[in-house]
Amino acid sequence: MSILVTGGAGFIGSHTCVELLNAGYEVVVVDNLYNASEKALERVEQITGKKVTFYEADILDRDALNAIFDKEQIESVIHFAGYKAVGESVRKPIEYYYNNITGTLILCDVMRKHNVKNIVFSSSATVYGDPAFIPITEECPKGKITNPYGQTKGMLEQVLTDIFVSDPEWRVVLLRYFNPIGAHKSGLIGEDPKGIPNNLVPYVAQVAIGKLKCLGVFGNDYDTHDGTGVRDYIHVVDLAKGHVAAIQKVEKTEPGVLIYNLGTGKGYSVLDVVHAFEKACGKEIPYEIKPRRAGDIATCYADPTKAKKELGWVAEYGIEEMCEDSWRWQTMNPNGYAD
Ligand SMILES: NC(=O)c1ccc[n+]([C@@H]2O[C@H](COP(=O)([O-])OP(=O)(O)OC[C@H]3O[C@@H](n4cnc5c(N)ncnc54)[C@H](O)[C@@H]3O)[C@@H](O)[C@H]2O)c1
Ligand SMILES: O=c1ccn([C@@H]2O[C@H](COP(=O)(O)OP(=O)(O)O[C@H]3O[C@H](CO)[C@@H](O)[C@H](O)[C@H]3O)[C@@H](O)[C@H]2O)c(=O)[nH]1
Repeated sequence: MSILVTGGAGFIGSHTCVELLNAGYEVVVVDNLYNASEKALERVEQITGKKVTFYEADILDRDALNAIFDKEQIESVIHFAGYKAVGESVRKPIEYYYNNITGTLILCDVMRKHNVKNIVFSSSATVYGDPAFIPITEECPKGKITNPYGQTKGMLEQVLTDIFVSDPEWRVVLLRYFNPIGAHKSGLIGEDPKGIPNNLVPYVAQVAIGKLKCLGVFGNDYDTHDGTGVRDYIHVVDLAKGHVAAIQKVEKTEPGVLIYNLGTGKGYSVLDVVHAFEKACGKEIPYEIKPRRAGDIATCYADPTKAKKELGWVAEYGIEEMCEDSWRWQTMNPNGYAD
C-alpha cells in the first residue's frame, strides 16, 4: 500500500517524500509541476536511495486521477497541491478558488469512488486570522481571513469536516502549519520561489547571495519586542516529519477529524531572523524599514502541545539550523532547480 502525495514535487511535499521513504512507506506523487521541478523528485531519490512513483498530472483532471487510483494501491493521501501566494490570490481569486477548492473536491470525489478515506491536509495558521490569544492552541477560534488564499484553507477545512459528517468512515487530519523555512541538510532540495520571493527567508537568502539588493522590513511599529512582526518559523524537515506522524496516527486512530498546529512554539521577529541569517551566512543583510504590509498581523506563534501529546511529534531544529540549511540550499543552488 502507498501514500499518495499531491503536490509532492513542491517545497514541503518533496521534504515529506524524503521522510516518508525514510520511514519505509511507498510513495506515489501527483504534481502538475506548476510551481515545481521534476528534479526535486530525482533528488529525493538521490537522498533516500529509494524510488518515487511520479505522475505529472493535474488534480483538476478527474480522468487522470481515476486512472492513478485504479492502478496504484493507495491507502492514504497527503494533500499539498494548491496555489499558495497570498498577494497573488488577491489579484487572481478565480484561479485560486478554482485550483484549491475544485481541485480538492475532485480529489475527494475520486478518493470516495476508490474507497480511500484517509486524508492529511495542508492547512495554515492563517485560519486563526489575528489570533484571539497567543500562543495559539487548536481551540483558538478561527479568525477573519483577509485574502482568497487563506479563505481556501478555511473553506477546505470545512469541506473535509463536512465529508466526515456525511460519511463517518473518513479519517481527516488538518495540519495547520506555521512558517516553514530551511531545507534538507544535503542542500539538494529546498524552496525554489518563482520571481521575487514574497516570503521573508527566501528574500533574505537572495539578498545574502547578491541577487537582491536590500530587504524591506514591513513595519517596525508593531507591539512586539523590537517592533517588527513575530512568527513561528519551523524547519521544513520537522514539518515533513509531522506528516509522517500524522500518517502513523491515521493508521491507528478511529475515524474522525483531527486538528494539529505544527509549529515550534517560539516566536522570532523579522530582525531576529535577519540577525540569525547574518550569522549563518557570515554577511551583513542590508535592510530598510518600509510601511506595514496589508493583511499582516503583529504576532503569531503556536502552542504545539497537542501534536506532542497525540502525535508524539515535536520540532527539533532551532532558528540557527533553519538559517544554516536555507543558506546551504541557496549557495548550492543559486538558481534553484534551474542550475
Ligand atoms: N509554504 C508555506 O508557508 C505554507 C504555509 C501553510 C500552508 N502551506 C500549504 O502547504 C502546501 C504546500 O506548500 P509548499 O510551500 O510546498 O508550496 P509549493 O508551491 O512548493 O507546492 C505545491 C505543489 O502543488 C503543485 N500543484 C499546484 N496546483 C496543482 C494542481 N492543480 N494539480 C497538481 N499539482 C498542483 C505545484 O506544482 C507544487 O509542486 C500548500 O497547500 C500550501 O498552501 C504552505
Ligand atoms: O520581504 C519581506 C517579507 C516578509 N516580511 C515580514 O516577515 C514576516 C513573515 O512574512 P512571510 O514570510 O511572508 O510569512 P507570513 O506572512 O507569516 O505567511 C506565511 O505563513 C503563513 C502561516 O503562518 C502561511 O499561511 C502563508 O502562506 C505564508 O506565506 C511578516 O512579519 C512580514 O511582514 C518582511 O518584513 N519583508
